[in-house]
Amino acid sequence: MLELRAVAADIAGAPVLRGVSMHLPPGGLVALIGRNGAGKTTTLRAIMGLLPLRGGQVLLGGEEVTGVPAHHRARLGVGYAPEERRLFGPFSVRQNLLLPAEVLRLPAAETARRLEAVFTFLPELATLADRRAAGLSGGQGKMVALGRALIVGTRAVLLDEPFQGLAPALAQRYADALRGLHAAFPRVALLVTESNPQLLEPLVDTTYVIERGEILTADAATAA
Ligand SMILES: Nc1ncnc2c1ncn2[C@@H]1O[C@H](COP(=O)(O)OP(=O)(O)OP(=O)(O)O)[C@@H](O)[C@H]1O
Repeated sequence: MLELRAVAADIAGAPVLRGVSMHLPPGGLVALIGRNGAGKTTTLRAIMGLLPLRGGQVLLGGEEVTGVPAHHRARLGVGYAPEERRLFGPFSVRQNLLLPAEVLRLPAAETARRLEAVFTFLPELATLADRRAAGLSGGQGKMVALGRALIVGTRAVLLDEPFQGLAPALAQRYADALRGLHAAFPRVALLVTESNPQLLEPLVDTTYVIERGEILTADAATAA
């Protein structure tokens, strides 16, 4: 579904990604583990087309999208929840969820169908739908960011350190949601970054470890 081939990228003239290759199968749950500064966020930004590559390719569904500008990648069905959630405080939870659908000008019926699927998967969002985003707790905000990524991410969803700062009970709820994602959205490939491997190991099919912009290991737990 999503593939990176020897992706290389620089930031401010310094190499940050040095030949990153990864593969996310449809419906797969893949972890990208690495310390702070290892290159996890940059890898996700490279997939979203948010920084220029020095080399390598990004493929979606077997087609190269390396040259596709960022604002068109979401249209290809890739949802992204950055580490800092970027919700619009004065807007309601529903408006925040619908924002990417509006930007992409999805047909109203399709938008309603996707919103319903997200509410079924994350019922707490239906309960919070009319609340202003500014009044949410950190954990609730993370759930909204996950739901928003799922509205556009019909093929792949990228979550950047979603467990960061979550209290244990909320982290457990979030992990349960990720565990149930495959049943609710069977075709969606999920890529989750994390600095603590223990949080994700029980959930994922494949774990990639990144260090200084290089993939050290790709350990497939159950997948071939
Ligand atoms: N705007 C920037 N200017 C200069 N260097 C940057 C910039 N953004 C990232 N870097 C460097 O790129 C490297 C990778 O950063 P990245 O944010 O991808 O790491 P990360 O694994 O996501 O870490 P974290 O968990 O801290 O977000 C780091 O060494 C960082 O210092």
